[in-house]
Amino acid sequence: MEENLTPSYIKTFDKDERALATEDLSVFYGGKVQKLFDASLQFKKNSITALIGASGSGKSTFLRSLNRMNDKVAKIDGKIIFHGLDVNKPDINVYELRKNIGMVFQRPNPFPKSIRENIVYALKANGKTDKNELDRIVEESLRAAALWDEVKDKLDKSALALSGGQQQRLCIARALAVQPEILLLDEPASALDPVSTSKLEDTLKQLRSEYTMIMVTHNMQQASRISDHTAFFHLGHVIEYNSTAEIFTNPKGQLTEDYIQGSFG
Ligand SMILES: Nc1ncnc2c1ncn2[C@@H]1O[C@H](COP(=O)(O)OP(=O)(O)OP(=O)(O)O)[C@@H](O)[C@H]1O
Repeated sequence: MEENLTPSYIKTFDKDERALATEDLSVFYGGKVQKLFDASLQFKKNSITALIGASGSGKSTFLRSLNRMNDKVAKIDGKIIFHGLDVNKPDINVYELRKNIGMVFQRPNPFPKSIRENIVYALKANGKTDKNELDRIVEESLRAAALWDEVKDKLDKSALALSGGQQQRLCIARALAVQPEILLLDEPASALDPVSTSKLEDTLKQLRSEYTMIMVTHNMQQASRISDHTAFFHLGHVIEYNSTAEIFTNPKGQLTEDYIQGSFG
């Protein structure tokens, strides 16, 4: 089958509406094998954007490049514009960048430490030692991640004793503790049961008022339930990017339509 990989529609936003944007982002694993082709996407502030597409279509490759997680395994060409700066430049401090653009992974990965320590670890490493301030951040982060009520009486117990869903919300709280502007989420609910997934989705919806989120998901229902915008990836190309309602009810490209209707992937 001859495939038309030309984008069918790519939504744009005014400069002051954008939290982050890529321009012609391309990723070459091992320096040579190209797996992402000229992705130019603008992400709207205080919104959830879902990245969808079949397995191997480049969603994680794109997501991980946004906060320079692919630096060691790939060559990344193109621009990543954050606050008017190209943060894909070599002289950017990636540790500072990751404070602003946090990441939550597919499998919950709390440190084998107490719930409290999971949250204050990075803050202490950054020189914050005031106990009252740390306590305040622990509470605020856990409240924002909708976990406070479930753990407030056992903050010094091991994080590993929490359920998978609670661990994932703890990972979100941990990411929020350093006050990022953007959260990248790589299939954050794929290891969770339906009840935990639903709680996690509620949490993400609540966080939208303060954060911009970009989320890889395989779950079409999840994308349509919680995201404002959706980008469809195919063979390393962004084929279509639009409001989630348009993508799901009125896709402009045939490939998008086929994918949404479940013909492949
Ligand atoms: N570290 C790596 N080194 C080499 N190739 C890689 C690496 N990571 C991903 N790839 C390749 O890049 C392509 C895109 O993979 P990627 O994980 O981005 O896809 P995806 O759309 O996120 O898939 P999935 O939904 O299965 O996670 C695949 O061919 C994959 O094998």
